[in-house]
Amino acid sequence: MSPRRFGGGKLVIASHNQGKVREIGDLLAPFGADVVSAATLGLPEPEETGATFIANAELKARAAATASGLPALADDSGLAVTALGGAPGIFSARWAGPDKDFVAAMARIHAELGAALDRSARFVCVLSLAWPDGHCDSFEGTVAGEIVWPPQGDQGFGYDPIFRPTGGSQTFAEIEPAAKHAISHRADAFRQLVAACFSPG
Ligand SMILES: O=c1nc[nH]c2c1ncn2[C@H]1C[C@H](O)[C@@H](COP(=O)(O)OP(=O)(O)OP(=O)(O)O)O1
Ligand SMILES: [Mg+2]
Repeated sequence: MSPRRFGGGKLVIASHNQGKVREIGDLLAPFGADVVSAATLGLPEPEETGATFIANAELKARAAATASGLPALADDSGLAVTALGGAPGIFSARWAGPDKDFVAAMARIHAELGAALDRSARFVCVLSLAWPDGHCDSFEGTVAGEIVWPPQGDQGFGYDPIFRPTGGSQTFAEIEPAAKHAISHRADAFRQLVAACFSPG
């Protein structure tokens, strides 16, 4: 099925993560969408029962579109560390626990890596745009980099303080939001979403 275009009007950001809502808002700003967050609408946070980023992104987008009667954009993302077999991956939020303790989650990655020589990792982001009738289009973006220790920087969110993109000298938490948007997994997925669903014609 070909992608469905978003022609304007209200769009639900189907995420309960303030860091993501801020970044998706920045990325959407040039497109004149009338954005409303799932939290503002009081939408429940669905249980992420999928086995893949795409399954969880589609589940979150569809739940919000059905509940609101509006198109809804969800993001499922995470950090995949090569030497940990891709962990935490889809469990990235769950490693931080109910208190969203990313200091502890970053320390767990550091501890599990131990002296491993391979420090490579990638961030993955799937963006799914769902409609109340169930139609859904999904796009996956990635950015490669490596795990550094100790955590550095206070911008961004989540695992940003321990992720340094390939070719860069600073972590995602040390660079300005605009610099992160130039290269991030979320921006990569967003460029694909825009090309398929937001561009005219
Ligand atoms: O750019 C990022 N910079 C740092 N960390 C990141 C990033 N992108 C995802 N991450 C990590 C943290 C996040 O908590 C988890 C996603 O888990 P994920 O289930 O997709 O999101 P979530 O539970 O935080 O919010 P929600 O599901 O309501 O959108 O991966
Ligand atoms: Mg989640």
